[in-house]
Amino acid sequence: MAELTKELFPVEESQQAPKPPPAPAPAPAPAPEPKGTPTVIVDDLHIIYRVYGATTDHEKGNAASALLRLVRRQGRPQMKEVHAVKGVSFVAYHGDAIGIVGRNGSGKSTLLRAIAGLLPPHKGAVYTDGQPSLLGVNAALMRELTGERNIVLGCYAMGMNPTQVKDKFDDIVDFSGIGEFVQFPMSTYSSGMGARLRFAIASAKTHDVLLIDEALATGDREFKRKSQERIKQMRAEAGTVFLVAHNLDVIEDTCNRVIWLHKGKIRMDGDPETVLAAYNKG
Ligand SMILES: Nc1ncnc2c1ncn2[C@@H]1O[C@H](COP(=O)(O)OP(=O)(O)OP(=O)(O)O)[C@@H](O)[C@H]1O
Repeated sequence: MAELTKELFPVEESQQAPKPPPAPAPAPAPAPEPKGTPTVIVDDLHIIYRVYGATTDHEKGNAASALLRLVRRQGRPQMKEVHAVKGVSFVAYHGDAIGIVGRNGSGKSTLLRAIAGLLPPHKGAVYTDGQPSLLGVNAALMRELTGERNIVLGCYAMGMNPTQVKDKFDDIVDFSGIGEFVQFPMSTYSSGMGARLRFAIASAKTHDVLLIDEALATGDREFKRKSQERIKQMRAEAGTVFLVAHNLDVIEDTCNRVIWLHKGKIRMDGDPETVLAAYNKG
């Protein structure tokens, strides 16, 4: 944004100052490739969580202070702020599959949730073209219902009509690989089975912006291969996919761009080979 402002409002040179001899032009910074229309613009985004009842920094949660509070019947009125995303800016385009890497707690899931519109920015903004879906149907699935019912529910939640649900049903069951478990309540599924079913339902529809948080890390090799194929297909259909995964192979095989988050800030943003090499070095 600053560059854009500079371009639009070049700094005026003083009229009186003698013109210095033309210096050799500095090597131009690599211009970002023109990539068509943006789908997501994240502009100086800050996300702050407020945790009520947390210990403050000077009250390190020791037994004595906890006991004193109990005896005095005091609650914990303190409020602590966790600044999870600190001034993140980038632009994503149609057809991008962007991997987000970073250590535990670096803000990856928070960033995805903010792009999905589930967390309000404390400062800055997120602009999206189309509807972003954080694995599409997460909120709609119910653990006590069978896989079958959840497929129908999830498809409706994504806006499909009954005919479309009927058309997609077998494909979703096949893709998820949960077999006869589709007739069992989701509460009986392993976390991997649940994640596979969620991915199968979410990816049954073409999304403008699909946000995937770790889902692919839980599947076996065959499922990973199938899901990577599906992500490629989504990219080809000009959607934008964001993928958070600790498994860097998945990101390397699937994404055309990687953003490395470190303590809530972007440390690097570029092609997977370069960013992952730097990330692996530390
Ligand atoms: N609901 C919440 N309330 C308060 N703090 C939170 C909440 N969710 C996340 N945080 C904090 O925000 C920071 C970023 O967390 P986030 O889950 O986004 O990181 P992450 O990179 O996805 O981590 P991981 O790789 O472990 O999944 C961490 O310090 C975390 O403790």
